[in-house]
Amino acid sequence: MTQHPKRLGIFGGSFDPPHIAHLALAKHAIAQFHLNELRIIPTGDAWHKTRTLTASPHRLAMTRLAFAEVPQAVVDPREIDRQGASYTFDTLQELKVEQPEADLYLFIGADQANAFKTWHRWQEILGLATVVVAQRPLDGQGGMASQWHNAVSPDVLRLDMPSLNVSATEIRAHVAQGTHADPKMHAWLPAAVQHYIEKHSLYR
Ligand SMILES: Nc1ncnc2c1ncn2[C@@H]1O[C@H](COP(=O)(O)OP(=O)(O)OP(=O)(O)O)[C@@H](O)[C@H]1O
Ligand SMILES: O=C(O)c1ccc[n+]([C@@H]2O[C@H](COP(=O)([O-])O)[C@@H](O)[C@H]2O)c1
Repeated sequence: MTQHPKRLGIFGGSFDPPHIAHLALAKHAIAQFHLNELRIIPTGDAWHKTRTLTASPHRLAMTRLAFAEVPQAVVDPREIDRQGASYTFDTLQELKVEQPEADLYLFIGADQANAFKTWHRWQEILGLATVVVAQRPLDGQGGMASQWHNAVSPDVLRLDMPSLNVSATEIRAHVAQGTHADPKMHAWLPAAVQHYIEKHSLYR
């Protein structure tokens, strides 16, 4: 009997905090690409962001809580543990060495697809993994969402999922304004993550 290669997904993010669109993306990725495993990789040092991220132990803890309900999701702290800027290229190269037989699928949102050509060694990333893009609402961070496809590479695939108008930026702003009891917060955040944010007084 022929063995099919393992299908290993990679989904990285600041996860500051992880929200329901991240969960939706993960679930659709697993279902649509028949993934055996999806590595959820919180960014260590986000060289591409001007904002200082929340301390990594908090983001890691929230990421673990958020994805606990997804059996194929494995939270992988390698970028937090690594010194220096978090480059996806390094992560993919490490995973390829660790699992040479696996087919790698990298999942990103449309905002990152639009910025993909600024990524460190982006052309080599296309050789290491199949890049799959999830749409984001046009009025949000995924502006120019339609441009990414041909702009990056014709090999880039699309993830079919409903476009969800939620962002960590908006969630942090809501908490900072003291509107964390807003019903929207329940819709945007997994309950365990919302409790964690309240318990540790994050984003005040
Ligand atoms: N609503 C969404 N729909 C589709 N993809 C999303 C959505 N929110 C985030 N993503 C994708 O998930 C990955 C991780 O995102 P990240 O943790 O930066 O969340 P974010 O909501 O974009 O955060 P921030 O507002 O702080 O920039 C990125 O590839 C991003 O494009
Ligand atoms: O490797 C890069 O140069 C690079 C540049 C921008 C973003 N990324 C990765 O893309 C993922 C999503 O980024 P973000 O900012 O939307 O959370 C996360 O894993 C980042 O480390 C990676």
